[in-house]
Amino acid sequence: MAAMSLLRISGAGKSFRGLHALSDVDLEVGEGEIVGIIGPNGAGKTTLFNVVCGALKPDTGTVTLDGRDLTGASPDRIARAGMVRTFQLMRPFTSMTVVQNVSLAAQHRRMSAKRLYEHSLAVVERVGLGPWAHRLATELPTAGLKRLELARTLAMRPRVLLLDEVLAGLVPAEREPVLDLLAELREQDGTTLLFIEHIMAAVMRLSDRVLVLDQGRVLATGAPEEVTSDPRVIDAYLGEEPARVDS
Ligand SMILES: Nc1ncnc2c1ncn2[C@@H]1O[C@H](COP(=O)(O)OP(=O)(O)OP(=O)(O)O)[C@@H](O)[C@H]1O
Repeated sequence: MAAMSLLRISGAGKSFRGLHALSDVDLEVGEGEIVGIIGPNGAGKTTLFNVVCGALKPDTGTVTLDGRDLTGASPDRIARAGMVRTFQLMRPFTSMTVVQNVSLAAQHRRMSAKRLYEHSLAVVERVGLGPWAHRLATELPTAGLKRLELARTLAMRPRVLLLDEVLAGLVPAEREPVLDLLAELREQDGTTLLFIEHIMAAVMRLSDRVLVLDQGRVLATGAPEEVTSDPRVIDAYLGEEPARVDS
Protein backbone atom coordinates (compact mmCIF):
# COMPACT_ATOMS: atom_id res chain seq x y z
CA MET A 1 0.00 0.00 0.00
CA ALA A 2 1.62 3.24 -1.12
CA ALA A 3 -0.35 5.77 0.92
CA MET A 4 0.31 5.89 4.63
CA SER A 5 -2.24 4.03 6.67
CA LEU A 6 -4.44 6.06 8.95
CA LEU A 7 -4.94 3.22 11.42
CA ARG A 8 -2.24 0.66 12.00
CA ILE A 9 -2.70 -2.36 14.24
CA SER A 10 0.45 -4.33 14.59
CA GLY A 11 0.99 -7.66 16.34
CA ALA A 12 -2.05 -7.17 18.57
CA GLY A 13 -2.58 -9.92 21.12
CA LYS A 14 -4.87 -10.38 24.09
CA SER A 15 -5.43 -13.39 26.33
CA PHE A 16 -8.00 -14.06 29.00
CA ARG A 17 -6.63 -16.55 31.51
CA GLY A 18 -4.75 -18.52 28.90
CA LEU A 19 -7.38 -18.18 26.19
CA HIS A 20 -5.88 -16.42 23.20
CA ALA A 21 -8.76 -14.18 22.22
CA LEU A 22 -6.49 -12.26 19.85
CA SER A 23 -3.09 -13.37 18.54
CA ASP A 24 -0.65 -11.35 16.50
CA VAL A 25 -3.23 -9.42 14.50
CA ASP A 26 -1.96 -6.96 11.91
CA LEU A 27 -4.23 -4.57 10.07
CA GLU A 28 -3.59 -1.35 8.21
CA VAL A 29 -6.49 0.81 7.18
CA GLY A 30 -6.22 3.75 4.82
CA GLU A 31 -8.12 7.00 5.22
CA GLY A 32 -11.68 6.63 3.91
CA GLU A 33 -11.38 2.89 3.60
CA ILE A 34 -14.23 0.58 4.64
CA VAL A 35 -13.15 -2.71 6.21
CA GLY A 36 -15.63 -5.44 7.09
CA ILE A 37 -14.68 -7.81 9.90
CA ILE A 38 -16.16 -11.28 9.88
CA GLY A 39 -15.58 -14.58 11.61
CA PRO A 40 -17.35 -17.18 13.73
CA ASN A 41 -18.53 -16.53 17.26
CA GLY A 42 -15.60 -16.10 19.61
CA ALA A 43 -13.19 -15.30 16.76
CA GLY A 44 -11.97 -12.17 18.53
CA LYS A 45 -13.81 -9.48 16.59
CA THR A 46 -15.11 -7.63 19.63
CA THR A 47 -11.80 -8.04 21.42
CA LEU A 48 -10.09 -6.41 18.45
CA PHE A 49 -12.47 -3.43 18.69
CA ASN A 50 -11.90 -3.19 22.44
CA VAL A 51 -8.14 -3.16 21.99
CA VAL A 52 -8.34 -0.51 19.28
CA CYS A 53 -10.71 1.75 21.25
CA GLY A 54 -8.98 1.44 24.59
CA ALA A 55 -11.56 -0.63 26.48
CA LEU A 56 -8.87 -3.32 26.78
CA LYS A 57 -5.12 -2.98 26.92
CA PRO A 58 -3.47 -5.42 24.54
CA ASP A 59 -0.88 -7.83 25.97
CA THR A 60 1.22 -7.40 22.85
CA GLY A 61 1.33 -5.14 19.83
CA THR A 62 0.57 -1.54 19.02
CA VAL A 63 -2.26 0.64 17.77
CA THR A 64 -1.41 3.87 16.01
CA LEU A 65 -3.65 6.50 14.46
CA ASP A 66 -2.05 8.79 11.95
CA GLY A 67 1.35 7.79 13.27
CA ARG A 68 0.39 8.52 16.89
CA ASP A 69 0.83 5.65 19.32
CA LEU A 70 -2.45 5.09 21.18
CA THR A 71 -1.70 1.62 22.51
CA GLY A 72 -3.38 1.16 25.87
CA ALA A 73 -4.64 4.75 26.00
CA SER A 74 -8.01 5.42 27.66
CA PRO A 75 -11.18 5.24 25.55
CA ASP A 76 -11.62 8.93 26.21
CA ARG A 77 -8.25 9.89 24.84
CA ILE A 78 -8.72 7.62 21.85
CA ALA A 79 -12.13 9.16 21.16
CA ARG A 80 -10.59 12.60 21.30
CA ALA A 81 -7.93 11.42 18.87
CA GLY A 82 -10.78 10.56 16.48
CA MET A 83 -11.60 6.92 16.95
CA VAL A 84 -14.93 5.78 18.43
CA ARG A 85 -16.96 2.61 18.52
CA THR A 86 -20.63 1.77 18.74
CA PHE A 87 -22.00 -0.77 21.18
CA GLN A 88 -24.44 -3.49 20.25
CA LEU A 89 -26.74 -3.04 23.19
CA MET A 90 -26.81 0.61 23.92
CA ARG A 91 -28.67 1.90 26.91
CA PRO A 92 -29.73 5.51 26.51
CA PHE A 93 -30.07 7.81 29.46
CA THR A 94 -33.65 7.18 30.34
CA SER A 95 -34.82 10.58 31.46
CA MET A 96 -33.35 12.34 28.45
CA THR A 97 -34.64 13.05 24.98
CA VAL A 98 -32.96 11.74 21.87
CA VAL A 99 -31.23 15.04 21.17
CA GLN A 100 -30.07 15.32 24.79
CA ASN A 101 -28.54 11.85 24.61
CA VAL A 102 -26.61 12.93 21.54
CA SER A 103 -25.51 16.21 23.16
CA LEU A 104 -24.01 14.27 26.02
CA ALA A 105 -21.78 12.38 23.63
CA ALA A 106 -20.64 15.57 21.89
CA GLN A 107 -20.02 17.54 25.06
CA HIS A 108 -16.29 17.18 25.14
CA ARG A 109 -16.08 19.14 21.92
CA ARG A 110 -16.12 22.43 23.83
CA MET A 111 -18.95 24.13 22.02
CA SER A 112 -21.29 26.76 23.39
CA ALA A 113 -24.59 25.33 24.63
CA LYS A 114 -26.38 26.74 21.59
CA ARG A 115 -23.85 25.35 19.15
CA LEU A 116 -23.88 21.98 20.92
CA TYR A 117 -27.65 21.81 20.60
CA GLU A 118 -27.60 22.71 16.91
CA HIS A 119 -24.82 20.26 16.21
CA SER A 120 -26.64 17.48 18.06
CA LEU A 121 -29.93 18.20 16.32
CA ALA A 122 -28.21 18.12 12.93
CA VAL A 123 -26.73 14.71 13.75
CA VAL A 124 -30.11 13.43 14.95
CA GLU A 125 -31.64 14.56 11.67
CA ARG A 126 -28.84 13.04 9.66
CA VAL A 127 -29.49 9.58 11.09
CA GLY A 128 -33.19 9.95 10.34
CA LEU A 129 -34.40 10.52 13.90
CA GLY A 130 -35.58 14.08 13.32
CA PRO A 131 -39.21 13.33 14.25
CA TRP A 132 -38.00 11.72 17.50
CA ALA A 133 -35.56 14.43 18.51
CA HIS A 134 -37.56 15.67 21.48
CA ARG A 135 -39.01 12.40 22.65
CA LEU A 136 -37.57 10.29 25.41
CA ALA A 137 -34.90 7.97 24.08
CA THR A 138 -36.52 5.05 25.88
CA GLU A 139 -39.54 5.38 23.60
CA LEU A 140 -37.45 4.45 20.58
CA PRO A 141 -37.99 1.06 18.95
CA THR A 142 -34.93 -1.15 18.31
CA ALA A 143 -34.18 0.38 14.92
CA GLY A 144 -34.33 3.82 16.50
CA LEU A 145 -31.97 2.84 19.30
CA LYS A 146 -29.49 1.63 16.70
CA ARG A 147 -29.70 4.98 14.95
CA LEU A 148 -29.30 6.80 18.23
CA GLU A 149 -26.16 4.80 18.96
CA LEU A 150 -24.84 5.81 15.56
CA ALA A 151 -25.78 9.43 16.23
CA ARG A 152 -23.92 9.43 19.55
CA THR A 153 -20.73 8.34 17.83
CA LEU A 154 -21.20 10.70 14.87
CA ALA A 155 -21.62 13.60 17.27
CA MET A 156 -17.95 13.11 18.12
CA ARG A 157 -17.05 13.55 14.45
CA PRO A 158 -14.88 10.46 14.29
CA ARG A 159 -12.19 9.99 11.68
CA VAL A 160 -12.42 6.27 12.30
CA LEU A 161 -15.75 4.74 13.24
CA LEU A 162 -15.95 1.18 14.53
CA LEU A 163 -19.38 -0.34 14.13
CA ASP A 164 -20.35 -3.41 16.10
CA GLU A 165 -23.19 -5.16 14.29
CA VAL A 166 -25.20 -2.04 13.64
CA LEU A 167 -27.61 -4.04 11.50
CA ALA A 168 -28.37 -6.75 14.07
CA GLY A 169 -32.01 -6.76 15.10
CA LEU A 170 -33.11 -4.74 12.09
CA VAL A 171 -35.47 -6.12 9.46
CA PRO A 172 -34.15 -5.91 5.88
CA ALA A 173 -36.16 -2.76 5.09
CA GLU A 174 -34.56 -1.01 8.07
CA ARG A 175 -31.05 -2.03 7.03
CA GLU A 176 -31.03 -0.23 3.69
CA PRO A 177 -31.12 3.34 5.00
CA VAL A 178 -28.40 2.52 7.55
CA LEU A 179 -26.17 1.11 4.81
CA ASP A 180 -26.83 4.19 2.69
CA LEU A 181 -25.89 6.42 5.60
CA LEU A 182 -22.63 4.55 6.19
CA ALA A 183 -21.69 4.82 2.51
CA GLU A 184 -22.52 8.53 2.67
CA LEU A 185 -20.28 9.05 5.71
CA ARG A 186 -17.34 7.89 3.67
CA GLU A 187 -18.34 9.82 0.54
CA GLN A 188 -19.18 13.11 2.22
CA ASP A 189 -17.03 13.13 5.34
CA GLY A 190 -14.22 10.81 4.33
CA THR A 191 -14.88 8.75 7.46
CA THR A 192 -12.94 5.51 7.74
CA LEU A 193 -15.13 2.59 8.76
CA LEU A 194 -14.43 -0.75 10.40
CA PHE A 195 -17.52 -2.83 10.87
CA ILE A 196 -18.20 -6.19 12.48
CA GLU A 197 -21.12 -7.78 10.71
CA HIS A 198 -22.71 -11.19 10.31
CA ILE A 199 -25.06 -10.17 7.49
CA MET A 200 -22.94 -11.09 4.49
CA ALA A 201 -24.98 -9.12 1.95
CA ALA A 202 -24.05 -5.98 3.85
CA VAL A 203 -20.40 -7.01 4.14
CA MET A 204 -20.25 -7.60 0.38
CA ARG A 205 -21.93 -4.33 -0.45
CA LEU A 206 -20.09 -1.98 1.85
CA SER A 207 -16.55 -3.34 2.27
CA ASP A 208 -13.55 -2.33 0.24
CA ARG A 209 -11.73 -5.04 2.07
CA VAL A 210 -12.69 -7.84 4.44
CA LEU A 211 -10.74 -9.14 7.40
CA VAL A 212 -11.57 -12.66 8.52
CA LEU A 213 -10.73 -13.63 12.08
CA ASP A 214 -10.76 -17.16 13.38
CA GLN A 215 -9.68 -18.21 16.86
CA GLY A 216 -8.07 -14.85 17.41
CA ARG A 217 -5.97 -14.91 14.28
CA VAL A 218 -6.24 -13.33 10.86
CA LEU A 219 -7.44 -16.13 8.62
CA ALA A 220 -7.67 -14.04 5.47
CA THR A 221 -7.88 -10.49 4.24
CA GLY A 222 -8.74 -9.17 0.80
CA ALA A 223 -11.47 -7.96 -1.52
CA PRO A 224 -14.95 -9.23 -0.54
CA GLU A 225 -15.28 -11.63 -3.50
CA GLU A 226 -11.78 -12.91 -2.97
CA VAL A 227 -12.30 -13.63 0.72
CA THR A 228 -15.73 -15.20 0.39
CA SER A 229 -14.48 -17.64 -2.24
CA ASP A 230 -11.45 -18.62 -0.15
CA PRO A 231 -11.89 -22.29 0.83
CA ARG A 232 -10.40 -21.65 4.29
CA VAL A 233 -12.98 -18.94 4.96
CA ILE A 234 -15.80 -21.14 3.70
CA ASP A 235 -14.56 -23.91 5.97
CA ALA A 236 -14.15 -21.80 9.07
CA TYR A 237 -17.17 -19.56 8.74
CA LEU A 238 -19.32 -19.35 5.65
CA GLY A 239 -19.61 -23.07 5.09
CA GLU A 240 -21.54 -23.57 8.30
CA GLU A 241 -24.39 -21.51 7.00
CA PRO A 242 -24.25 -20.93 3.25
CA ALA A 243 -27.54 -19.04 3.50
CA ARG A 244 -25.65 -16.19 5.15
CA VAL A 245 -24.26 -15.11 1.81
CA ASP A 246 -27.72 -14.08 0.64
CA SER A 247 -29.31 -13.11 3.91
N1 LIG B 1 -13.57 -10.08 29.21
C1 LIG B 1 -13.38 -11.37 28.86
N2 LIG B 1 -13.03 -12.28 29.76
C2 LIG B 1 -12.82 -13.57 29.41
N3 LIG B 1 -12.94 -14.03 28.15
C3 LIG B 1 -13.30 -13.16 27.20
C4 LIG B 1 -13.54 -11.78 27.49
N4 LIG B 1 -13.89 -11.15 26.33
C5 LIG B 1 -13.85 -12.10 25.38
N5 LIG B 1 -13.50 -13.29 25.87
C6 LIG B 1 -13.32 -14.54 25.11
O1 LIG B 1 -12.45 -14.25 24.04
C7 LIG B 1 -12.87 -14.92 22.85
C8 LIG B 1 -13.11 -13.90 21.75
O2 LIG B 1 -14.31 -13.19 22.07
P1 LIG B 1 -14.88 -12.00 21.19
O3 LIG B 1 -16.06 -11.47 21.91
O4 LIG B 1 -13.80 -11.06 20.85
O5 LIG B 1 -15.34 -12.76 19.88
P2 LIG B 1 -16.28 -12.25 18.71
O6 LIG B 1 -15.61 -12.65 17.45
O7 LIG B 1 -16.62 -10.84 18.90
O8 LIG B 1 -17.56 -13.16 18.92
P3 LIG B 1 -19.14 -12.85 18.67
O9 LIG B 1 -19.35 -12.91 17.19
O10 LIG B 1 -19.79 -13.98 19.39
O11 LIG B 1 -19.43 -11.52 19.27
C9 LIG B 1 -14.10 -15.73 23.22
O12 LIG B 1 -13.70 -17.05 23.51
C10 LIG B 1 -14.60 -15.02 24.47
O13 LIG B 1 -15.29 -15.92 25.30
